[in-house]
Amino acid sequence: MTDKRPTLTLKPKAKPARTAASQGGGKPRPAAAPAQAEASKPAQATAPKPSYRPSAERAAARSAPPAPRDTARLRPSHEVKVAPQRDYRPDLKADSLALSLLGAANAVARVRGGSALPQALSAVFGAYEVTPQARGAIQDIAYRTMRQLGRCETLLGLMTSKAPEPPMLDGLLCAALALLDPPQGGQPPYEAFTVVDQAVTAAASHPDFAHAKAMVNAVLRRFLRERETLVEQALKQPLARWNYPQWWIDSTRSAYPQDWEAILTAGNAHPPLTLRVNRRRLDVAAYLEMLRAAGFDATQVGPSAVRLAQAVNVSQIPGFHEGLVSVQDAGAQLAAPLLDLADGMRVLDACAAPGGKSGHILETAEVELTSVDADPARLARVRDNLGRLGLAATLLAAEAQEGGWWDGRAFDRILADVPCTASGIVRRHPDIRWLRRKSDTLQLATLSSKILDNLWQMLLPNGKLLFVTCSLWPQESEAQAAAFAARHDALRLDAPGQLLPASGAGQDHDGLFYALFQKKAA
Ligand SMILES: C[S@@+](CC[C@H](N)C(=O)[O-])C[C@H]1O[C@@H](n2cnc3c(N)ncnc32)[C@H](O)[C@@H]1O
Repeated sequence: MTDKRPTLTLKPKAKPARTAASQGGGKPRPAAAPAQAEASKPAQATAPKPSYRPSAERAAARSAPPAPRDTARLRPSHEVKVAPQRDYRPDLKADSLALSLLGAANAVARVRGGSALPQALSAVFGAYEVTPQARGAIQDIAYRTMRQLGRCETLLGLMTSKAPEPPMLDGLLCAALALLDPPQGGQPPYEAFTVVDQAVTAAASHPDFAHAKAMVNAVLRRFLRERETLVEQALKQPLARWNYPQWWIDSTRSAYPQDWEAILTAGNAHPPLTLRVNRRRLDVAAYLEMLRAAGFDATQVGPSAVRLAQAVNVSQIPGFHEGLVSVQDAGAQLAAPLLDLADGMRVLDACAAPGGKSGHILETAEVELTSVDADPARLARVRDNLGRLGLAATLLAAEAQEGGWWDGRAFDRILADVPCTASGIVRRHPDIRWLRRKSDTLQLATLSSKILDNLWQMLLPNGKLLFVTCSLWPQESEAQAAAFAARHDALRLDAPGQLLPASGAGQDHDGLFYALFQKKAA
């Protein structure tokens, strides 16, 4: 989505088209429920973190006296670049849609700068010091925008001659368009003219783009007037049609010539909130009863998996804080059973954070578990998650492709849930498609083959290694598994292989890959 548009002016009108949407107005509808489940599992990519100035420093900068005129004279004005005030907290009402739009615009701009959306949102929440309700609204708008970014950018491209600058202004327009133009069949969460009015208020409140408030008004009103023509034109471009970068569409199509459209569509759906029942503490029937008593509608979708009919904040899930359940996709719940665990085994979870599968392993049998992850901050989440479940493992912050951390005692079972492009879990992490580059696939496949080779020497004869990715690309999954089996003369046992993402009454899970290997007896 590199934009090469030269200067920012409004393009001349397309053929005007009157639409029902242009007749809207009136009071705002309530904000959609926050996308809590979406934020519960962060992206695997460790994206570059944005840098901020501490708020005290920002305050000092705001109250600093203006630079003496002489200083300005020393440099021609075109060399003086004003640093964008991304963390500027405008004087907007805490519960206003304008503040939520601005927060979402900020998060979208950070993602475009390389940050993963959960981190971008944390930064925005910290900078704006928003209420929990506003957090929910910002998060909801930001996730909606990520799912429709290709379409919104294409529409903007049709209405302006250059990508709006600074990036937050572009983010604001995309966020507003995402609210005005929900996916097919979707109900707009706010009245159209409220969105326009609040987007203009948001623009006017920010020193970096207050000058563009008339442009924001003009673009959004034009969209409402000419929606039909603009959308029809936009949808001719695959970026707008599918909301993925072209390379992603091409890769999916070449790997799955029959299913690529269904796969791309599944990646744009809202993920369900699926729970794993801690069967050490209670069985699924008892938990379903507990949910019913608390007024929740839910269905069993796997041996330990329960899907809630409505997503809610984790703090509202009955038994969550007490460790009766964890949030985990139904497909991810296949790992622990495939490991064929028994009490007393030594087990390694080599890429463990945030600890979903570590928790499931410990719920399944009395094993001695070592959980390794390269990212110490993410490893802390394993400790927290196991703590909530009342379970414990040895936690090591280390690189799984290296051996320095290993005490030399071989393992009965190894889980290698390796870092990958995460192309199978885009419905939970709609930012991933915009953050990834095509070359990441090869780089990550190279790293995971090093990890697998290193772990194999740590496995006992007859021991089993389960290789897992949440990728859809064969280079990271089946091709990798086949090459590994050949390199090590490993037995390949029964496992699901590539699970394509599915959503529906019967099956509803992310896209994951499973290959199970056994080491031959010595
Ligand atoms: C797919 S996630 C693991 C999810 C986890 N198994 C679960 O179920 O919650 C991959 C993890 O690998 C970690 N990672 C990335 N590179 C690594 C490396 N070289 N060695 C060990 N862990 C690594 C990432 O920090 C990330 O937490």
